Amino acid sequence: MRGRLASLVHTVGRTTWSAHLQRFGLAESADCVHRCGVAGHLSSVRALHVQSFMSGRLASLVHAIGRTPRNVHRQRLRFAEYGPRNARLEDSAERQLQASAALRLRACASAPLHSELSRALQQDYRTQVASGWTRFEQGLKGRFNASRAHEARVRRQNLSTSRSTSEATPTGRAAEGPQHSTNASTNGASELEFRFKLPDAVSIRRLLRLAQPHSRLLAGAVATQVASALSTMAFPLAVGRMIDALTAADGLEQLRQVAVIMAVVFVLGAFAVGARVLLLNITGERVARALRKDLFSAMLRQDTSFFDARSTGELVNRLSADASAVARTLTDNLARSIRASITTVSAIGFLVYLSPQLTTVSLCMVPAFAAGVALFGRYARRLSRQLLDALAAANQVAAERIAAIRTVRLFAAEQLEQARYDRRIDDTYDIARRVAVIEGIYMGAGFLTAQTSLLGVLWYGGTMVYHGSLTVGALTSFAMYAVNLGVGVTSLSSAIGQLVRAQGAAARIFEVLDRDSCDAGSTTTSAKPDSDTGTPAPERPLPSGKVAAVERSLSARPEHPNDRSGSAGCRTGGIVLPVGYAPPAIEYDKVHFRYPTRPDTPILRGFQLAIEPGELCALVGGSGSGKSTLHMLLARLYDPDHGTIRFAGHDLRVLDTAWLRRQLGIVQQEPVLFAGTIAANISYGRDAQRFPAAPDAAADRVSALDADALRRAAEAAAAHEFISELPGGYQTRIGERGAGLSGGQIQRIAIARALFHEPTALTLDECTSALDLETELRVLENLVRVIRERRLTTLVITHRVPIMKVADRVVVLAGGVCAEQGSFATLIQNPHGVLPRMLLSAQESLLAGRTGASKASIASATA
Ligand SMILES: Nc1ncnc2c1ncn2[C@@H]1O[C@H](COP(=O)(O)OP(=O)(O)OP(=O)(O)O)[C@@H](O)[C@H]1O
Repeated sequence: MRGRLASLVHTVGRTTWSAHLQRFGLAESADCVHRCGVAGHLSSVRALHVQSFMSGRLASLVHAIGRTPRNVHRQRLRFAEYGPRNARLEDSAERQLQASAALRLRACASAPLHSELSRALQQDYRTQVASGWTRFEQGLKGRFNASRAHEARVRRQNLSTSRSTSEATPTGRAAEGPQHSTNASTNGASELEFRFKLPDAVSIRRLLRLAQPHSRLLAGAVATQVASALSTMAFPLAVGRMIDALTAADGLEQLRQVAVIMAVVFVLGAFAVGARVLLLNITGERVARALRKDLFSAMLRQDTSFFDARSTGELVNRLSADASAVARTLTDNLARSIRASITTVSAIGFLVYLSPQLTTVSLCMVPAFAAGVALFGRYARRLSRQLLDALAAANQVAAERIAAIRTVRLFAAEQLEQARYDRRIDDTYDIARRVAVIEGIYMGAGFLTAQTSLLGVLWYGGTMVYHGSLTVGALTSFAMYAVNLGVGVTSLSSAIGQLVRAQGAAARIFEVLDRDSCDAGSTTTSAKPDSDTGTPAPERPLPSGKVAAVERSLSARPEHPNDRSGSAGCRTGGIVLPVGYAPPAIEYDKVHFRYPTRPDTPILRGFQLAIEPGELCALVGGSGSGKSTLHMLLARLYDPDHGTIRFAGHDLRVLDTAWLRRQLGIVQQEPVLFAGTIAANISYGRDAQRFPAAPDAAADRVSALDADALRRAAEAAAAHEFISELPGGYQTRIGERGAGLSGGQIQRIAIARALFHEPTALTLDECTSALDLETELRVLENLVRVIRERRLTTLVITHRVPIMKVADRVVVLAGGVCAEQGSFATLIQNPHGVLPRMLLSAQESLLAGRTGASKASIASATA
């Protein structure tokens, strides 16, 4: 079985497969999997069926997601666990497949499974067919308890499924979620189907809904469009009348009357055209603005793992190109469609009015043309999606390389990067060329259809004129309306083509908009601050009843809370402690953690640590041991898989996350500064609370208000001196990511930024690694003074002996657990301890002159 799974993974060539399989425990379950039949439906839904395979330990079925036609060539198969994991499945499907797909699971009751488990499955399966999915899951849970660990996982999954089912139903998201249906075939082989409506099936109605808030403007634009189209459509009739007037007795009078009427119609038409253009442009810009704001807001709300899995370039592309494409569709294309529809319908009306017989002849080409439109629509939509993907990939390369231009130059990699970008752009061009070819064929075919139809009109109409059943004027009008009809149909089909193409862009936007926001920090219940006075918003504690309910719900957490199947990160509101609460204790209680993007690599395996209020704790450990991860977990950038982290005695998950983050003075390992003044950078975050409506102007106002606080924070971080020496002092502007400052200066500003907010706890992640020893000692001295004075509970991640020495306690992290802890003096004296070994090996590296010896280890060894 392992071999088969391995070959499956190999075939698909996707790490996700192995990740799913690993998570599912398949690789380890030598005794359990009996048969895995994989059959691709390569024609329509491309669903991959995993037919009836079982596991005593798995306690669930495995299913596979179908490939969609558009993704067949990429072999984008997905393999996911059955039922309870459908939220994750849906997520990966949304992100990866991005197309309409049907997902099927076939658990054949007749499959020759020889174990007790197979009978259990069949029984349960029948139960499911008879009484619904939920009971089936419960039945599975009850029966497959061979492995305790797995049973626990299944129970959580089931709870999360039932919860998400009950919670999600009223929302639009849920409407697009997996829908379960059961079919029982008469031959006893029951079949269960999941259907997924994936975001690329963005309906035209949903697109139009984006314009709903601007419906008055749009209605005005539509009205003026109708007026301008009608004014144009009056022209052929007038021409026919004028020609026939030439042979009438009162011909000159008729000619004059028609000319005057047409002049008035044209003037009105001109006004209508001007108003239409104005209204459409404004509507388009408003739609784009709203879309971008919503999209950016949705991005900011996403959980951290969302950004782990996506590139900046790709996301920025959605904000710019995709949003523009959708907005253009809703305005330009909509207007064109309306105009073309009016032209087409009224042209047909006039044609019928002039000669029903001739109309029949001229319309006989329409069915062929309609078929062409349908074919083109399908193909264009697929290509459009590919084009956008290719462009996003090219943008990603460009954005990343430009941001890291110094690194590119230092490695003399300009040519390499140029080649890389060229390749991406060439890919884009290849797809664009296919679009051009197909559009060319389409437009050419349209032209041929229109011209042939016109020729038929002239030939048949000429015959009618010859026999006296039609006047010359009527034939002229007819021919002009036939041309209008051709133009209308071509324009309509082209507008439809654009519309379906924009569906591709819309799918990428809705993917983010529809995705559950999972960052708890975005869901604070704090009231909005007063943007005029700058008074911070009062924070509202959560009612105790709600807290209890939240805490109860936490016991039913899913296996991996950072996935969308989890709900811990999505909870709204939370506890806010009253101002002036006692220094907080921080506690890690049996914390297990794996990154969502690497679910098979455990980082923490039951880490336990209690930091007393006001205690200074130094966290030490080898590179990659998970120190920064602990720091991120405390700030709830991720949630633990198992175990609890408490702040001031409260589980982080019941605290308001935005409030929690404001209590923590956080300095990251590689702090990021923004382009702007130093003052704005130090006071970053506070601006947002006080002046959310005008963040740029706010920076100056805040810095003027808090000049003292700025200075105090900078002094504590030993940054005041160098800031004062800069030409603009605190108002000196720095570039993106702190360009214009040294690494050590950036670190000191980051420390000042953490202290400026007067936190009650500090988490510092190697915050002095870029400083020389003298400056480091000065920063350390200041920091320790502040920590002691303010009784800040502090977790400082470090490799530096001076910091370990002043810390109340040193904690050594190894193998995902707390390997040892105690004062530096105690730990260093233990000849078998981990800490002395670590320091010794750092010293040996230094003495051996190993290239890997870091500045940190040098410092440690020499101190
Ligand atoms: N976003 C992420 N996705 C997946 N894996 C990650 C992610 N961030 C870190 N890791 C992995 O988690 C492990 C722990 O990383 P972490 O940054 O916590 O280590 P660390 O102890 O702080 O190391 P260092 O001292 O080198 O900074 C590493 O193996 C790393 O590769």
